[in-house]
Amino acid sequence: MMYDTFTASDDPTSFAHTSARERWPTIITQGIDDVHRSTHSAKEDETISEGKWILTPIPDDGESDVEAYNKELAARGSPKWHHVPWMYAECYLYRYAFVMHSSRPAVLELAARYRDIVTELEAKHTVKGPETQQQLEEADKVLFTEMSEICLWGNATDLSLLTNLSYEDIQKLQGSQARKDSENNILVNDLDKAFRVLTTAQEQGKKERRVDIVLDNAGFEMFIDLILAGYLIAFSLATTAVLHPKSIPWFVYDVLPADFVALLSALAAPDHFYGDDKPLSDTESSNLQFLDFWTAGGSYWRLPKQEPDLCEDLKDTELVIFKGDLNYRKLTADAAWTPTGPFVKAIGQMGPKSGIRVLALRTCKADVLVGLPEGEDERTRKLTGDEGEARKWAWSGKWAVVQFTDGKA
Ligand SMILES: O=P(O)(O)OC[C@H]1O[C@](O)(CO)[C@@H](O)[C@@H]1O
Repeated sequence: MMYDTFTASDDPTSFAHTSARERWPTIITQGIDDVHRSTHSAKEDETISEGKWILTPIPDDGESDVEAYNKELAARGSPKWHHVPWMYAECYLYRYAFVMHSSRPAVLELAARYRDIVTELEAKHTVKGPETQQQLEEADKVLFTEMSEICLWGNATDLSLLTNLSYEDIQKLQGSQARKDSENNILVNDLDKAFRVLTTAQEQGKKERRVDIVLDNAGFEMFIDLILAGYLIAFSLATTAVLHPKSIPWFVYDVLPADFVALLSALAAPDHFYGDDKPLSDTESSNLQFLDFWTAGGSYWRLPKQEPDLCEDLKDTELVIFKGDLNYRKLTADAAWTPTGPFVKAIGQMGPKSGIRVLALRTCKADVLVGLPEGEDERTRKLTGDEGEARKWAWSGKWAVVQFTDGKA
């Protein structure tokens, strides 16, 4: 298949293997359990048998992407789970789960707990300090870094990795002290480069300056993503933010368009996101675009061929921010790259001369990794006691990479 990297889940040292053997059955079983408990009418045997799917064609649920999935599956020749690329198998899993209307955990309520982040943002507006232009720029950069890092670590707590999460757990993982402590865990940090392209466009007096965010999870993370979008507009680093949610439930609890409505009604005063003059409902400064491309079975290397309109559209934007682990896997084609290999190469069609600027905000929760400084993998292995072949430290969401490529340069 186009740009397959042939990383399947049959390597016992990979997280792909652990996922296929241990995590997927748990996720599916929990999904079945949810369906069973919520419908009551389902017969247990029938429900359990649904959990034993192998890769069979996805039933036609009237959606436009079924044909592409099934065509690709047919071309792979009725494969077993361990014999297809991990990425395809996992995308297929969630797409199939959508047919079954598996229930997703309702995590939106978490968002309401994080108003203090908005308060923090408002406080920054009033902080006295910078006197010279240079100090002002430095202060702006610090704020941009802080906002982006909050956004990055918002992705660390993955409900597909951690179950029974309490508010206290999340505070510990995502609170501001935790974020400061975690700065050393960002192994590559290109935020200054991303800041530079945004301020350059601003200095050039460009009227339309768009930033796109390819979203990841709902709940806390989406709340933080909206704050980032609002901050970029409020501080004139962008004039428009385009947000890309998924069109089907995906990787447990990725953002769906309906999540926005639910989140906004969960907040007492949604205008606080953007300040009174830039309300969230201002569709001129922020809007949603959802496309099947984000939930297709392949990598983003397929973008120019598979979704040429989207590809062209992304060239019109100053910066495309990709949130989270799966987006990173898709950017890098989920290949077994050398960890010190260049990010610009690993993102293939979105790399040099693509016309697209990519910023990946990724907490590491899978095998693929690129762009590490020489010796960093070894150092982190030592630090975390990873003695075996597997790079287990990169599976936990405790380490991160922030990587940028300027495809317009
Ligand atoms: O929500 P995120 O950050 O994209 O995480 C999804 C990732 O979680 C996993 O399901 C487990 O780490 C990966 O297979 C997948 O890439």
